[in-house]
Order: sequence, then structure tokens, then C-alpha cells
Amino acid sequence: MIDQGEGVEMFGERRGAGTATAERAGRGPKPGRGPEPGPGKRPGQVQGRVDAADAADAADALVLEGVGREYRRGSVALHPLDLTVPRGRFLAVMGPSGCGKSTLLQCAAGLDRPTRGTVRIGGTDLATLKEPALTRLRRERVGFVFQAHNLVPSLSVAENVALPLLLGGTPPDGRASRGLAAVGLAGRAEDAPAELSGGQRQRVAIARALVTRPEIVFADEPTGALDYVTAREVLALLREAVDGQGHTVVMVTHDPEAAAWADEVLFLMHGRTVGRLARPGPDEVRAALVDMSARDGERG
Ligand SMILES: Nc1ncnc2c1ncn2[C@@H]1O[C@H](COP(=O)(O)OP(=O)(O)OP(=O)(O)O)[C@@H](O)[C@H]1O
Repeated sequence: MIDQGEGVEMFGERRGAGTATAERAGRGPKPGRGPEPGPGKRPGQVQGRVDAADAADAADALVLEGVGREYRRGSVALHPLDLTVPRGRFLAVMGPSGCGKSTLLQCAAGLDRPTRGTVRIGGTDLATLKEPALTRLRRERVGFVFQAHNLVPSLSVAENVALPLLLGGTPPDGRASRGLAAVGLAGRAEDAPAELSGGQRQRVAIARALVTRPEIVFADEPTGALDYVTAREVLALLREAVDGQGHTVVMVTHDPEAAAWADEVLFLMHGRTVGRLARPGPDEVRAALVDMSARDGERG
């Protein structure tokens, strides 16, 4: 059974209608996660990054207020929802095909304009930005990891990682090399993407997504094309990006195993938030999905 929650704030800094069952039970972390935060720290909070915070850093990574998306009149892909993702958190978004996961991600990432509501990334209201500024925000303040890694085949691995910096006119200054080392590919910098395995390419895509130190990383089915072991490696990197480097990740996934790496799982159905779970294990995620479908079936 999962709790209902329309106004969704991770870990309930502003608790809405529902608080996750697992959270109430005070259950600890799952094995296989990254390191736990120390005493007095919020999950995923990294002290160094917080100490270095400037005024902009004080804002939540992502705030959605009443965000909805209608494609045609009467065809609502996303009913108005509220969602806050503080910095340094890892949120997974799940739900059956067509429930609005990609629509939510695209609106939140500034890839699509919602038909109502407000999206703020690091305090910036995306509706106030014209296309060039929005493009710049996506390039400099947002990281993307897709199922298809979207590496440029004619560029080397290192050049692919450096690309977001180069496009913004910023010299990489060793950041691409450090990013590649962080994903365990320091020795492959000069290779072409075609010379890497699928999992290695996805690791390059993660290094590229993090190279600008974005305020938020959106990952759409990042492990969808990977086998179990390789998927775990990729998820461990995303987890480490949050726990070790203070990044914020929002990941759409169909896979309960993948969702269980997140700090919180948000469940959508028919374009609405129908529940959330804090730090669930894969079996709890599976059970929640079954419960959701059963309740939906009862409603007919
Ligand atoms: N460009 C579009 N024009 C019209 N309807 C759309 C468009 N994109 C999505 N939709 C509709 O919006 C709803 C939500 O789609 P969305 O792609 O967000 O779902 P999803 O949960 O990501 O699905 P999946 O898991 O299959 O990728 C669906 O009913 C879909 O048909």
C-alpha cells in the first residue's frame, strides 16, 4: 500500500496528505546504496557543497507548482501537480506506460512548456526565459542522461564529455578528464564511442551530464538498454553523484530495482501523483505498482 500525496515534497519538509509508509516505520537504508549521511545531515547532503553555497544555491533544485500539460483540448497528459526536489536528492518517477512520466520530465527539464503552472530550476522560473536563455539553462544548469546515450560518434570520449563546456565557450580545464576518471574510464579518453560497450557509453553520458556541475540531472530510463550488472554500475554512479558530489537526480524508470536506488519514488497514474515511498526496496516498489494497478482496476 502506498500513501497518496498530491503536494509532493521530498522527505516531507512540507508534509502533504501522505507520508511514506516506509519512512513512518523508520526503516533504514537498503544494502547496495551509497554511504549514509552522517549525524545531523539530511540524506544526500554534502557538507562541502553546502558550505560553498551562495544565495542561488539556497534554492531547491527543482520546484513544480501546479504544473500540468494538455496536448489537445481535453487530452490531459499531466494533471496539475506540485513537486519539490531539494538539492542533493535522488528521486525516481515510476508508473505504467502512458501515465505521464516523460511529460513530467520534459516539462521539469525545460524541454517542453507546460500548459499550466510554474517550473523553477535553482530558483529560475523557466516561463520567464525566451528560447535562447532556456537553451543556455539546459546546457549549463541541467544534465541529461537518456536510454540512448546520444554520444557524438565522430568525437572522442573526452571530447564528448567536454562538449557541454565547449558549446558554452568554457575551456574544459581538466574537467572532462576528471569526469572520466570519476566514472572509471580515465584510460579511454581518446577512444571513439563505438569502441566502448553499452555500459561504458552510458558512463560517458553520465560524465558528460555532470561536467558542468548542473543544478539537476534528469535521467530517462538510463538503464533501459543495459543488463542487470551493468545497470547496477550505472545506478551506483548516479547514487555516488548524489551522495559523494551533492548532485540532484530525477530519474524516470520502469524498473523497481533501479527505483530502489533513489531516496524517494514518486508514482504516477493517468497523469496524477498517486503515491510516494521513501527509500523503498525493490520488493516494496513492486508491491506498490501491483497495488496501484489493483486499485485502478477496481475503479474500472
Ligand atoms: N506530443 C504528444 N502529443 C499528444 N499526446 C501526447 C504527446 N506526448 C505524449 N502524449 C500523451 O500523453 C500521455 C503521457 O505520455 P508520456 O509519454 O508522458 O507517458 P510515459 O509514462 O512516459 O509513457 P512510457 O512509459 O510509455 O514512455 C499519453 O497518453 C501520451 O499518448
